[in-house]
Amino acid sequence: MASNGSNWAEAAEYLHAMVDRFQTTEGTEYEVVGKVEGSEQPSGDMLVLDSSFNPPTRGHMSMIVSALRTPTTDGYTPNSKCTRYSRILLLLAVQNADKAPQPASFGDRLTMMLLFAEDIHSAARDTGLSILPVEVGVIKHARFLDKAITLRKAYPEGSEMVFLTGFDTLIRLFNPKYYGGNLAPLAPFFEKGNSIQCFLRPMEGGSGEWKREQEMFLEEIRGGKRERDGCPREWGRRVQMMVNLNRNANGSLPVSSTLVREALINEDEGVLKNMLTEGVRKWIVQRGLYRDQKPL
Ligand SMILES: Nc1ncnc2c1ncn2[C@@H]1O[C@H](COP(=O)(O)OP(=O)(O)OP(=O)(O)O)[C@@H](O)[C@H]1O
Ligand SMILES: NC(=O)c1ccc[n+]([C@@H]2O[C@H](COP(=O)(O)O)[C@@H](O)[C@H]2O)c1
Repeated sequence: MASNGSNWAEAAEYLHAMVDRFQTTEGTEYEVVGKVEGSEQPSGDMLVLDSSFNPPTRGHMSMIVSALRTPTTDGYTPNSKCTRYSRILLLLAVQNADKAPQPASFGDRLTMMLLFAEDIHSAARDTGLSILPVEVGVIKHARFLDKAITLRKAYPEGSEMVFLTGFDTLIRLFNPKYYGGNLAPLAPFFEKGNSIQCFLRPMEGGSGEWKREQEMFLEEIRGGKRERDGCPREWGRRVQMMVNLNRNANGSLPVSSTLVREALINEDEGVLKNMLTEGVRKWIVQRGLYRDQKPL
């Protein structure tokens, strides 16, 4: 992939046209639009970060690094030579379950995702983790259920797909309104080798007990309290609660794409350095992204 500014600008144009074509091509639900090569692993699971990448932040980065460093359920701790995962997928949903399309173009967002992939490699180098291949893909589906079914067709059987989410997204995954009022249609997601690693995250309007409250959500599923909504307790075993390793005193980075967009409007350079990885930050500055937007 291109390494200087003008080449990246060309890449953004190209990616923009590619997404336009993808969105209007019937029958194609998922496409890989770029890849940053890494050391190929013969086999392993796939780590999927699904996001609107608007823009990618250090919050997203710390989710990936935390997941790569987390011991597996059998107690095996990944090290620099070996990991549970064979690849990372950064997945841009061109259709969101709730939000209307946001300011930065898909071309700019995909370029930021490729730069972010390179930033993942830098972080892995700094922390002694494996340099895994990072793919950048686009998908037409908004729900995890449909994303997982589509991705399953594109990637080999036998490996698990681990979706990274924040708590705000976990509660939406388990909201019956997305499935016609009952969670039963979500069964293929949990029965087909997919799982969730959910990161605790302070939420607006939450109490001081937010960490405990978020952990309780999963405990209720595991205790069978959501079975009346069509959610068997066994699904709770496919969800793991995570804490960002790179955390502040609150237990989670107070980082979100919304806060980054606000900091850009306010030209708050210090905040931006804390919330953005280097490659992404430079691209945003070079393109003047988000500066003229009204706060969302
Ligand atoms: N700092 C964070 N801690 C925990 N989870 C996070 C964090 N940042 C993002 N996520 C999670 O990563 C996934 C993709 O992020 P998303 O694109 O929605 O970012 P966001 O910062 O929530 O965006 P926005 O502010 O535009 O709503 C979501 O499941 C979200 O909950
Ligand atoms: N039921 C679901 O599977 C469900 C519900 C809400 C959001 N999502 C997805 O989660 C991802 C993150 O969502 P936000 O960007 O709205 O935080 C998006 O791709 C969104 O479409 C999935």
